[in-house]
Amino acid sequence: MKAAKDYIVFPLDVSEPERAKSLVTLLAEHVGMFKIGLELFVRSGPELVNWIAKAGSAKVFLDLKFHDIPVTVKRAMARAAELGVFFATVHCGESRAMLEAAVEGGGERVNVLGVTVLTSVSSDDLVEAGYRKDYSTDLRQLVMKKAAMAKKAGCAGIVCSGQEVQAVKTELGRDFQVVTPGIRPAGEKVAADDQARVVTPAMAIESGSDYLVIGRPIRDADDPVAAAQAVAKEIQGVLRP
Ligand SMILES: O=C(O)c1cc(=O)[nH]c(=O)n1[C@@H]1O[C@H](COP(=O)(O)O)[C@@H](O)[C@H]1O
Repeated sequence: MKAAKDYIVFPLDVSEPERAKSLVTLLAEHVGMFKIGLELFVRSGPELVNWIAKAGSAKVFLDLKFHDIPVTVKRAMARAAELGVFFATVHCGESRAMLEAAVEGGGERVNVLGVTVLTSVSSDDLVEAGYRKDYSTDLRQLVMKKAAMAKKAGCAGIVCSGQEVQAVKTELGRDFQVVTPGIRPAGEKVAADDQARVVTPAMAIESGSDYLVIGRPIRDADDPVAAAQAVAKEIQGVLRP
C-alpha cells in the first residue's frame, strides 16, 4: 500500500536551481514526488531534471503543459519521455488528436496526464471565455468531457480539482489516475492564493484522488518539513486499509 507521504507531489516552484536542490534534499523523505514546472525548467532545463531523478527516491513529474498542433506535441513529449520522468502533462485543449499525439510521443516511457480545467479557473472565467452557459454553471461537466477525451486518447490520467475527483473516478474507473492541485490543509488559515477550486488533503483523498499537488502551503511554511508531515498525517487519517 502507498504510504501517506507518497500521495504528496511537491512542486518546485522556484527559479534558482540551488534553491530547488535544497528543497529536494530537505523534503525527499517527506513527499512522494517532485514536480518541475515552467519557471524552473525555463531556467535550468533537463540537467536539473536529471539531478533530481538521481538525488533521491522520489519520482519526478515534468509539468510543461504542452498545447500545440499534434505533431509538435508528439515530438516534445518524446523528448520529455527521454528524461525518464514518471508523469508529464499536456492540456486537454480542444481536440483528441493532440492528446493522442502526446500519448504516442510518450510511448511506454512516461505516464501522460491531461490537464482538464485549471484549478485557478472559476465558472465566471468560463463565461468570459465564451464557454456554453451550462458549462459555466456546472464546471464539472466540462472537466468530465475533457477527462473522457483524455481517457479515450490513452492518457494515464488527468489533472483536475478535488471538487471533481469523485465524478471522474465514478465515471472513468479507479485505475484512471487523478492528480489534484488546489489543496489547502485543514485547520489553519492558509491563503487560497490564485486557486479558485480548493479542497483539503483529507477531502481530496476521500474523493479518490491518487496524488495531491501541494506547493505554497509547504514551501512558504516556517518549517516546510513539519508542514509536509502535517499533510501526511491528515492523509493518513482518512486512508482506508
Ligand atoms: O498541473 C498542475 O500541477 C496544476 C494544475 C492546476 O490546475 N492547478 C495548479 O495549481 N497546478 C500546479 O499546482 C501548483 C500550485 O500549487 P499551490 O502552490 O499549492 O497552489 C503549481 O505548480 C501549478 O502549476
